[in-house]
Amino acid sequence: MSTYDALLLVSFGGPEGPEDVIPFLENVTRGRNIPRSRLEAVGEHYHLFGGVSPINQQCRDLKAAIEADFAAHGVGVPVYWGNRNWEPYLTDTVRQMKADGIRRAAAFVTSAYSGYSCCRQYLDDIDRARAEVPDAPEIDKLRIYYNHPGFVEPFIEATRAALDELPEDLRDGAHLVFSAHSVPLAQPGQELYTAELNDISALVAERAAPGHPWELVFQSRSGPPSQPWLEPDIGDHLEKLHATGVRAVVNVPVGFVSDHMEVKYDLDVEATGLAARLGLAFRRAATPGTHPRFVSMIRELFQERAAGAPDRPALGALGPRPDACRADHCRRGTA
Ligand SMILES: CC1=C(CCC(=O)O)c2cc3nc(cc4[nH]c(cc5[nH]c(cc1n2)c(C)c5CCC(=O)O)c(CCC(=O)O)c4C)C(CCC(=O)O)=C3C
Ligand SMILES: [Fe+2]
Repeated sequence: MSTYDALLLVSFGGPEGPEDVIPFLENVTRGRNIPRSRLEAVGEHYHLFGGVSPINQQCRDLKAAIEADFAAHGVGVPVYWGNRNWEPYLTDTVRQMKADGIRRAAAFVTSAYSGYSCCRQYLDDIDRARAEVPDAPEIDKLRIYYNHPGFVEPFIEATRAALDELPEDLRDGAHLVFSAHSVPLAQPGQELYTAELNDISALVAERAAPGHPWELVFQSRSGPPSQPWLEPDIGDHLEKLHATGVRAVVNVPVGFVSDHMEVKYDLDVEATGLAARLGLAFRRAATPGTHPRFVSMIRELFQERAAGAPDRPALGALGPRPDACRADHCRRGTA
């Protein structure tokens, strides 16, 4: 039945020791207009954690969980893993797949949304890796899954759990602050990325905490100040909430698939520290990570695509994304 003989997990990559930090940051920012001062600051975030990004171990754990889930459900294909910015590099993985006789693979990317950073850039990575390997296997990227029940449900559960951790007398008045990585306003697909983020935020708010006010904010901005990026920034927003008398916040990082550095530093160190200084009760909800529902979603997406299944589960208002990204949403821009 299956038209695919492998699943390929594609991710961002991260440093695994202090000596990797600068080469990794150079890989990430090559050809991009990121100020040197920002790079040095971000390098310090990694050094706080011994120069080790959590993202690689999270990918190893996810790969192991997918393998176990595939085995338990009789899906007899191997799972490979390759990154954009660090070892195992995607090109090396594609070379290994070719050597192993893989002809056609489905790719699952650790980013759930549309737009250039989340989708097109990974498609370009796959194209580039394939171009470097003679007679490379075909690789189809699985559809955007930000609104798949397997991505949304773990966030609903995590939001409820975080709300329950707030002091009881503050819980009723708590705001939900959804957060995602900022991108330049000029980035292709930015409008769809924002629409998808609003869609899932409304859905999670309604299911997890009906009646609580919620807002979508952005984090981890990095370009020069002259360049407009998506706003508001989470820090400015927390200050504004505090100034208007809000006393408790649950932060839901819907823009991310696992608790990598953008979550561990920008939220658990920076935003959490700011909230403490303001005297704002603050809890951060967990990301899907290796949640069993998230892992089973990956199998469902793989099987759906292999079978060309017409039933494509999706929650929210926007409907399931097509298998092939529409060029006008995710194409590389010149701006
Ligand atoms: C939308 C988006 C996601 C979510 C989708 C997805 O998950 O892919 C994401 C994820 C991630 N971003 C990450 C790390 C970095 N991103 C940077 C820079 C940038 N990110 C951008 C956007 C995004 N990034 C953009 C527009 C830039 C500017 C430069 C450029 O246009 O490329 C920089 C350079 C320094 C800085 O400026 O911060 C670093 C180190 C890590 C790894 C974390 C770890 O190590 O655990 C992850 C998962
Ligand atoms: Fe990033």
